[in-house]
This record gives sequence, structure tokens and C-alpha cells, in this order.
Amino acid sequence: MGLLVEGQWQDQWYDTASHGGRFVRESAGFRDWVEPSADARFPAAAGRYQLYVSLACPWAHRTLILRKLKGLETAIGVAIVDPYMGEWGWSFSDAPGAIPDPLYGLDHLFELYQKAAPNYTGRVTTPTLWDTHHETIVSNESADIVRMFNSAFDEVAAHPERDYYPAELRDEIDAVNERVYRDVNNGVYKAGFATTQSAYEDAFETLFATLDALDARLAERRYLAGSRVTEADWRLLVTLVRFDVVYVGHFKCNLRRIADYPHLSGYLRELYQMPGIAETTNFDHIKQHYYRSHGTINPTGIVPAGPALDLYAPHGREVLGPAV
Ligand SMILES: N[C@@H](CCC(=O)N[C@@H](CS)C(=O)NCC(=O)O)C(=O)O
Repeated sequence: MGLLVEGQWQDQWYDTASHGGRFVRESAGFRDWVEPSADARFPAAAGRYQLYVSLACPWAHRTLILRKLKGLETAIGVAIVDPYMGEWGWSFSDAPGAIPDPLYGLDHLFELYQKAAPNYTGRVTTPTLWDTHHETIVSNESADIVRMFNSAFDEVAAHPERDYYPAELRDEIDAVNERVYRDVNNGVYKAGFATTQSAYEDAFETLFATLDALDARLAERRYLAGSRVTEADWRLLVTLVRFDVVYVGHFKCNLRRIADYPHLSGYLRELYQMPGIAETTNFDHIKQHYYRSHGTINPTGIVPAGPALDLYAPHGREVLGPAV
């Protein structure tokens, strides 16, 4: 675990001490956009862009889901890092489920960042969207990559008709996203990476108050925004699917499991059972990454054998309205 400082790799853990024991996520360093226009610096095209991901990572997972649902698998290639993130950060290997870097045969993801910007200072994160033409990083912000995959590549997508950010639902989606990001997606990290009791408890209380509110919301409606599946649902799913497997134990988010929530649990199963979603989810990478990579939290590196999950049990969500 580390970061690049003026292009040089430095092995260091997150700095929580300067924030009163709180984990503060840094902003992404690359925020360009692929656009559906031939004149753009990054024009949408098949075979030009490459997505670097960790299957453990919830932020990468949401981009993999959009890539799958939009039918962009042949248009946008993928490299998958080894689940273990050690002193050199994310690395490539031939571990089961990993895909070594097909472009340059790199050993470590930070080398890709050095290629893009030799003096880069910042974290080296997944997902990273690489442009093979300019040989640079387009973006390492998953929220933006999700939006690009949703609409910028429609000319080359197998499912251009699918829209997970429809104009009429944008305000509602944005409002849900904001809370889900702050208190749930990032909330589990704020609890898990806290280094003071009070920082942990603050994050914990907000997280479970928000999960309670989401459970109540999903008692009455099938999906988070409107009456159809949107980006907001995929953004929540990636945290829910990791929750009972790693966040309850490893990040000490243990007031309740998702399995204990009557509505969130069925909602999780429904989304997980949708075509293509299970294929984007790798529980082995998820468990291996979190339990082995965070030595300050789990020094033995022992990966729990459980829990038993049954995400294929009937979800029972039909009672709330038709699936769209
Ligand atoms: N804002 C970024 C966050 C990505 C992120 O933090 N990814 C984690 C993996 S889950 C990572 O690569 N961490 C390495 C690090 O922080 O050094 C996004 O949503 O794309």
C-alpha cells in the first residue's frame, strides 16, 4: 500500500492521524472524459480503451457492472490485478481470476501511472481507464467512468437502449447517490479505517442509520429511484454484496448484517440474480484482498472461511411492482 510522490513509489499507509483518526478519501487525479464525438480528445471507439480493475474493489465493480450491462465487453478490454495489495500497491499476476496487463506486461499498476504522468503525485487506484491511443489515463474516478459507459459508447455497445441515468430521474438519482456514497459506500471504509474509537463510532452510527432508512425505503419501492433499475441501485449493490462477507467482520460494521434486513436482503438478491451481475462478482478476490492486504487491521492475514451465503434464494420483490 502506498502512493506516488513526484513519480516515485512510496510505501505508506493512509494518514488518519492528521484528521483525528478519521479516514478521508482523496479525490481522483485523472478526471477526463470519453465523448461520443470523433473530434474529442478521447473519442468513444471500440478497442481503444482498457479498464484496469481489482475484482475486490467496490468502485471498480460498479464500472464492470455497467460494462457488462451495456454490452461493452468486446469494445473495452479489462486487466484484473492480483487481489493482494502489498508494499508495491496493486500488482499483476497469474492468480486465479486475475488478468495480467495485456498492453505492456507491467508488474505493478503504479507503472501505468508513471507512463501517463512521470511526475504524478497521488494514489494509484482501481478502476483506471486507459487510452491506448494517447497512452494516458482518461480517468480514475469510477463515478465518471460509470457515466461514460452508460452513454458515451452507445455507438459500439451491444445494448445502447439501456439507460441507467435517465434524464427524468437524474435529480432523484443524484440525491440518493450522495447519501449512499457518503454514508454507505465510503461509510464502511470510514468505520474500517478509523484509528480512534470515536471516529469509528461516528461512522458506524451513520452507516446503520442510513441502512435502516434504505431498508424502509425499499419496503415500499422495488428500486431506489423511479420504478426501474438505475445507476443508484448498482452503486448501492457493490457495497451490499461485500457487506456480510467482509465489512461485518473486517471493518467491524456488525450491528446488523444485510441478511438481517428484510428488504435490503431481498433487494440485494434480486440485483445479484439479474443476468450478468454474478459474473462480475468474485467473492474469493473480495475476501483475499481485504483480509490479507490490511495488515494494521488483520495482522495474521487469516481469511475467514465463512460466511455461508445464499444469494440465489427467492428474492420476493415481485410484490412491489414489475421488474423493468
Ligand atoms: N474515487 C475513486 C476511489 C477508488 C479507490 O479508492 N480504489 C481503491 C480500491 S477499492 C484503491 O485502489 N485503493 C488504493 C489506494 O488508495 O492506494 C473511485 O471511485 O474510482
